[in-house]
Amino acid sequence: MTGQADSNIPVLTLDGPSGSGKGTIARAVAEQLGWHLLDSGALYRLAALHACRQDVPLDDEGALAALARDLPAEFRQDERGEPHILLAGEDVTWQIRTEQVGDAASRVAAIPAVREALLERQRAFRQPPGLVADGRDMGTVVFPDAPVKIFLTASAEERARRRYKQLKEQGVSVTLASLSEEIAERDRRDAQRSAAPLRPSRGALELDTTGVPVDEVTGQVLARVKAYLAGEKG
Ligand SMILES: Nc1ncnc2c1ncn2[C@@H]1O[C@H](COP(=O)(O)OP(=O)(O)OP(=O)(O)O)[C@@H](O)[C@H]1O
Ligand SMILES: Nc1ccn([C@H]2C[C@H](O)[C@@H](COP(=O)(O)O)O2)c(=O)n1
Repeated sequence: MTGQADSNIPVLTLDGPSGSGKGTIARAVAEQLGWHLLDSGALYRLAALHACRQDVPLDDEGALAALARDLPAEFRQDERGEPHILLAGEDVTWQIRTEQVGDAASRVAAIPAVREALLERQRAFRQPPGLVADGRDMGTVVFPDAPVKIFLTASAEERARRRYKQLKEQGVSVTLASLSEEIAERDRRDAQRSAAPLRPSRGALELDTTGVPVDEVTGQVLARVKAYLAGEKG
């Protein structure tokens, strides 16, 4: 696949901090548009889980980069359209969603050689008819030429409450206070690292989703993409 061919395929980038709703909105928008979906955080989570399982220390940069380069990851959909994430053939769709794996992923993601090792794998998701890419550096580093870029935010309190509710529904026992601290720590690490720190890309539309229902956020994002597509046709 050449860079030139890639640039003709539209990409919507959705970046933002943890719990801002990127994954939820990315899935809904990709489904409505019939576009591909890149959950880039899942790649960092898979790298972290793989490292833990292989007893690779989270500060061994060379070993982590090698592991990321050869990550045995697969993204599949079952017959009902449900996404499944596999690591070395094992379905780890749920295992990678724990707060522990999220924290390890954030540490692994701060290593420049790991980010470099995952770059082309992420760009290969850019396939016709289009791609919705969710992460922290989709607009700044991975797809800087994306025609539609959104940066989702929500207040720290609301993001912690959303995650608390989500974990409670899954039967995971946590306190709102510990969760708020973990999220704040992860935000700090993701935003302050030197490699591809979390920040809005130039030209990104910033949407504060605090108190805004999912359907409304989805509608606002879809409207932005449709306006772009209409402009392309006209
Ligand atoms: N606008 C919204 N209003 C209320 N709840 C929301 C909204 N958007 C997302 N949520 C809920 O918040 C939780 C976190 O959302 P989601 O996983 O999409 O966030 P995220 O930004 O992808 O987080 P992470 O980067 O940690 O994966 C989910 O339970 C989701 O249903
Ligand atoms: N493009 C990305 C995606 C994710 N990360 C890091 C930062 C997060 O703390 C961690 C897990 O991501 P999530 O699944 O919560 O979106 O991975 C990143 O640095 N760059």
